[in-house]
Amino acid sequence: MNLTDLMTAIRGGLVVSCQAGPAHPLRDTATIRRLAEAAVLGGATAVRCGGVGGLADIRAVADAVTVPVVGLTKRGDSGVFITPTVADALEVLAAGAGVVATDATARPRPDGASLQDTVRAVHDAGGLVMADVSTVAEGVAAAACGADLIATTLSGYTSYSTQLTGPDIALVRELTAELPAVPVVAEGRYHRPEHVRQALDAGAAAVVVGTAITDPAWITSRFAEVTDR
Ligand SMILES: CC(=O)N[C@H](C=O)[C@@H](O)[C@H](O)[C@H](O)COP(=O)(O)O
Repeated sequence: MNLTDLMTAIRGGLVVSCQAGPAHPLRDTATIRRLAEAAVLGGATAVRCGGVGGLADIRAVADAVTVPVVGLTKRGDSGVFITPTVADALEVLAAGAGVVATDATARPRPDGASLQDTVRAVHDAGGLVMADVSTVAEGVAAAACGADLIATTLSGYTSYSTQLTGPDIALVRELTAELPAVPVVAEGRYHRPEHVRQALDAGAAAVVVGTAITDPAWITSRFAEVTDR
């Protein structure tokens, strides 16, 4: 997939992250595939998937939808855990994703490769890279390494980044100002349609929403918390 085609498909649109954690009742590849199909029916311009469901989820979703697929694997939940190695990135592509999401912080990667090595390997294999960052400096560095898109995914998930309960729209604004030529994707804690609109108005090329669309346990808890029980 090339960046022009990807941006034609997703610019200004919603990307739905279809993932479920290891102990979640929806942690089942066939269920994730149906979630992705439902998201596309509702207007998702792309699907982000994989995570703990790994390559099986990516394969199932890529077979089921015609929109672009952003794939990732997860190894653990601390340090560099989103598609951390070059081998992981190439497996994500081989599973059917056109875009590989990978941790693009400056922290050491488990295979000792640099982000630049990882980007080059994905490009050589015909894929694109979505760089998951937590700060402006990481986004600028990732763009310099050749990442195709910069996503705010890790804001609040590194010890040194801004810790917010809601989305980090300021980071979207700062990244788009620093990197006018690189698509910036807003991601992380977008829980309301107004947040999505605010991110697009702040310059985001697209917005990823996960939990608020695909986790009925989380959605239920939002209703339950205003009840008397
Ligand atoms: C930090 C991390 O591991 N983020 C993951 C990245 O793929 C997913 O667990 C998130 O659900 C995704 O980023 C979408 O965010 P939210 O579910 O908040 O809309």
